[in-house]
Amino acid sequence: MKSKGSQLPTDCPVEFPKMISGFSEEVKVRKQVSQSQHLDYLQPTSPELKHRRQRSSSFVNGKCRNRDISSLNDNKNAEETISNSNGQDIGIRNLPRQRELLNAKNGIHFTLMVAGQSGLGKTTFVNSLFSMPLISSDIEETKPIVRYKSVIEGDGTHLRFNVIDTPGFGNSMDNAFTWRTMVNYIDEEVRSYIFQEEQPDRTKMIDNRVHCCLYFLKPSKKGIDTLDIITMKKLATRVNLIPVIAKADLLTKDELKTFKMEIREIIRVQDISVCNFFGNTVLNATQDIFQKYPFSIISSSEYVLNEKGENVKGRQYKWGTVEIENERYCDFKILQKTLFDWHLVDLVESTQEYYEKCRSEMLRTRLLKARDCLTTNCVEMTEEQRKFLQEEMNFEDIEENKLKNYKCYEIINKAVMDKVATEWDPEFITRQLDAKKRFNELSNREISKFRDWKKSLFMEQENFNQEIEDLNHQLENLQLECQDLEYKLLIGKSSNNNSTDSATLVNVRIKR
Ligand SMILES: Nc1nc2c(ncn2[C@@H]2O[C@H](COP(=O)(O)OP(=O)(O)OP(=O)(O)O)[C@@H](O)[C@H]2O)c(=O)[nH]1
Repeated sequence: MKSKGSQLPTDCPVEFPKMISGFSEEVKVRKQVSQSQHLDYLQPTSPELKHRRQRSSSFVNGKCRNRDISSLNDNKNAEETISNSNGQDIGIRNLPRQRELLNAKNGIHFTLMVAGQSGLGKTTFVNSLFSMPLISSDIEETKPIVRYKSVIEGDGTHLRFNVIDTPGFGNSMDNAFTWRTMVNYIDEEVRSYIFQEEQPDRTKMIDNRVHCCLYFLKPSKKGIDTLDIITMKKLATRVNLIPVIAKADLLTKDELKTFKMEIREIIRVQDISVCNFFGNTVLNATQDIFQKYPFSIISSSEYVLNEKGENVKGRQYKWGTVEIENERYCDFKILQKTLFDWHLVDLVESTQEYYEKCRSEMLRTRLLKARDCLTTNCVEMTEEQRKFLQEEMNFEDIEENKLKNYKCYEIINKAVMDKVATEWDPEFITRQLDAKKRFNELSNREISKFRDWKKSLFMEQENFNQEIEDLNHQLENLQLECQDLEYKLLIGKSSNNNSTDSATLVNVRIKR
């Protein structure tokens, strides 16, 4: 899948280097007047749920927004709120409505990541959401992460909707660290936002923080793959994770029921948190997510004729049709409502709380890094900066430093933190450990080879020495034999000549 690879408008005052290569961005700013069939909300049951759902719905429900605006603009209504002359009612009860109006005016920014193994229908699902193709499926995509931007308008209010697609996930031969691409993307966007906030002009900040991740699970009767469990575990700590069963039409009703229970059990045992950021405060209002997950979905961007002869979004089979928005077949409609009607604000606001935690953690890390680099010299700094860190900063109680901390943040900037993130990257660490292990194995092998070689050399040398000694012996024996022969020869000559040369005999004897 499927991107033209066009770049996001770089209207941010500062260009931040991307730490992870291989991201591609597809910008499709589109306008869609939201269709009424998306906005006919289910009636909420509990009052709290009702209130939250109203809050969310005001961002996408144009009708609701218009009614509120007219009431706010109506001076009569405004007067009514302060009509109580003894000062008991000063109109505070209108604050939630004012807040709603403000949100409706500014719109809302929502980023959804669709993750899961390749071919499970992520693209089709996103394109089914709004009755319009947000993701083009005809362009071949080789990047592991693609971002699509769109603006969805409904009666004046608008939703800036980003989709992060992860095409080809799980297709590699070695999937040990495939999850890292998604996790790094999420972390990088949070980090980028923290550093953008430190810029003087914050009006043009680009916010691509991910608010929610739909994790697509293979419809199967054999539980969940290890790759999915590991990836969900990693994602759940960084983003509101919602597991979904993809292509639910491939399972029978009973199989689907059993599979859902199995997934819930695996998720419980593996301690994977669904919508982790919701916390206790919104739990009551978001019970539907916790009761319903994993949502079973069937996706299709095609229209078919149903039993009643109506034109509906669905899939056509030889045996009949499946309406994807019919709750008899799957949870597509409920998931759509959960995301856009009921919990849009919860998803966005809970991510903001997580962001604040990340931000304070990051600032703390930068201060500690500044302290460490005084001893390790791992960061380049001027003499003046070094002197400042040594003399002015109190690293024992960082709160004491107050605004002086900003000087540290200046030294430990984004480039330094990107490097730190790379060094802390689990794949980097594992590969580093692997490389060290392989190096040790190789050097051990070479050392033992060298030892064997030395030993065999010594043995050879001993053999040679022995051979030399043997040859010396042989030589000596031969010499003796030669002398014997010479002696015998002389004796033989003297007996033949009868004239023994006594002097020669004496000489020979002396030689022996
Ligand atoms: N039976 C069935 N098929 C589906 C469903 N959703 C999508 N498909 C089909 O599955 C195939 C793959 O769909 P995609 O949407 O491209 O899958 P993807 O997850 O985006 O795939 P990658 O981009 O490779 O990650 C297409 O032929 C779709 O028509 C579904 O709910 N049921």
